[in-house]
Amino acid sequence: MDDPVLLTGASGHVGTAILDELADDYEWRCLDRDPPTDPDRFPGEFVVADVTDEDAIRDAVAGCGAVVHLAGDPRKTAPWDSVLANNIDGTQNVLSAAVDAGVERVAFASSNHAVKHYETERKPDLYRTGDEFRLDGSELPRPGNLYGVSKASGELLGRYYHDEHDLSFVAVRIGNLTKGHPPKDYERGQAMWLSYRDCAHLFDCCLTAEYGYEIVYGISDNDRKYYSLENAKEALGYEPLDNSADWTDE
Ligand SMILES: NC(=O)C1=CN([C@@H]2O[C@H](COP(=O)(O)OP(=O)(O)OC[C@H]3O[C@@H](n4cnc5c(N)ncnc54)[C@H](O)[C@@H]3O)[C@@H](O)[C@H]2O)C=CC1
Ligand SMILES: O=C1O[C@H](COP(=O)(O)O)[C@@H](O)[C@H](O)[C@H]1O
Repeated sequence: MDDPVLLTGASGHVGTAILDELADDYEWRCLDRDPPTDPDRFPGEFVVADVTDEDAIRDAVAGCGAVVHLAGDPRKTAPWDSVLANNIDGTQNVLSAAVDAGVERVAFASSNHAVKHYETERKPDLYRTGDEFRLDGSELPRPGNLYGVSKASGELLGRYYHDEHDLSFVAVRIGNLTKGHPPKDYERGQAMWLSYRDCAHLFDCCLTAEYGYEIVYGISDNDRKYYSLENAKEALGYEPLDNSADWTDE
């Protein structure tokens, strides 16, 4: 990818994981609605803008070859007015501007909460090693909250912009990103742990692989898991290095 890559939500946890590993690998254009408190941490230009601001996003995306779209309200308790504006309107605005600017591909931060209700009738067994149940990305969403609804909506917006405008789009249903080690005393979190370096590698794959429309799961290669990594491996070449079992007693 020779053209600049727009990274929305660059100041957050996922943005940090990506930039920690890939700062020098792309010409980044970082964007967040809040000015950075530590500007030296960011490579390239930093754009202060809200993803719901149509004009600002059109300017920000101009000349970019790809977008990694992370910006949004990440709270599983987020109220409808916030996810409607930040997550749904914001994502539509980013995708529309990307298509108009001729951007080739968008990687979108979706969430485990888009499919949370598959767990309802299977927990806690599915969090445990030996349980064979897997979600693989081909299943319909079953959101666990309005935040999950907004993430499923982002996946659907990507489907539309891919089918109608030929935009390459990948939705990464991110599990539980935590730095250093998986969460303790939280089986679900261990089953869907995503380490910082695997997160960066996965988004690197999203920026280099050839694909049309994909939904993949973003977790490390945990012994405990109920998300299949097959599509991330096959469609993107994802090769995770970490496993929550290396940190926990099962
Ligand atoms: N951290 C995790 O384990 C997971 C994260 N995700 C998704 O990944 C994305 C990033 O999550 P985190 O980095 O953890 O969240 P975060 O809250 O640390 O970062 C989000 C960033 O987006 C910015 N932002 C929020 N609304 C904005 C708007 N309207 N315009 C411009 N910037 C805006 C915030 O200022 C913040 O810097 C989110 O979309 C979240 O839903 C999904 C699943 C798990
Ligand atoms: O989508 C998200 O999921 C993670 C993990 O969810 P949790 O139910 O295990 O807390 C969450 O930490 C993050 O804030 C959210 O954006």
